[in-house]
Amino acid sequence: MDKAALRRALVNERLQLPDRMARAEQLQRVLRIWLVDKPHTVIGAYWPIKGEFDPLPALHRWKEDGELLDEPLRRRIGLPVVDKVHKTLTFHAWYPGCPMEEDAYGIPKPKDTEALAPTLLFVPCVGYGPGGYRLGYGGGFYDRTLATLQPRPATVGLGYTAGYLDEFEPEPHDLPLDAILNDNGVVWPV
Ligand SMILES: Nc1nc2c(c(=O)[nH]1)N(C=O)[C@@H](CNc1ccc(C(=O)N[C@@H](CCC(=O)O)C(=O)O)cc1)CN2
Ligand SMILES: Nc1ncnc2c1ncn2[C@@H]1O[C@H](COP(=O)(O)OP(=O)(O)OP(=O)(O)O)[C@@H](O)[C@H]1O
Repeated sequence: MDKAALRRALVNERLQLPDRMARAEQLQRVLRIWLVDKPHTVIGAYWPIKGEFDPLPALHRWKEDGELLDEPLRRRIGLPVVDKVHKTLTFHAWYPGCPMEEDAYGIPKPKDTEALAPTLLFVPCVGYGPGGYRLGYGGGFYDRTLATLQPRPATVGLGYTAGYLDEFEPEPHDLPLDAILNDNGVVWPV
């Protein structure tokens, strides 16, 4: 199967997962537990599309759990904004109820909020394979963004068990994720 057909098949399978809600709750739990004791204060996430797991409820709780921390440790969540010229992503502050506007691909982005520099990115996976390699929608946005960010943020892929591809072959520009979480727990590093 070529990459485009593989993407379509995985997105369709995800949209039709009969137990997607139960799996999403499992992954929310995995995410919350994984975040305990992590030192990050600014996390980049994403606004879910096409049946992607929604990381925002768990991240909002993470933010609230840090509300009593002193100012320098105040927790922030950023969402991607597409830079159409460079085909890269920047991250802008988001909070529940934040005014949104339409970005590229019809994805909502925060309206007029400040740019943030996340030290951790949660990256949505259409598919993922051994070694921390990820299949996205084919825009190359994450690879291109990570190739330019200094210092490079930690990257954690999120996906459902159904997205696991045993025989996924990365391309030379693909950078492996530092970790992958799915509804069964931490699946990379093994
Ligand atoms: N929720 C979410 N937000 C995100 C991303 C993502 O993967 N998920 N991105 C991660 O980069 C960036 C946007 N990149 C995207 C690139 C392509 C398509 C897309 O749907 N492309 C084709 C389908 C491609 C195919 O199936 O072969 C389309 O327009 O239908 C969507 C988002 C930033 N925001
Ligand atoms: N670091 C990079 N510099 C320049 N171009 C790149 C880089 N990384 C990827 N690309 C380009 O982007 C194209 C798409 O890459 P790929 O198929 O890996 O996307 P993806 O990871 O599935 O998508 P996305 O990150 O947007 O979800 C590649 O064909 C490549 O030409």
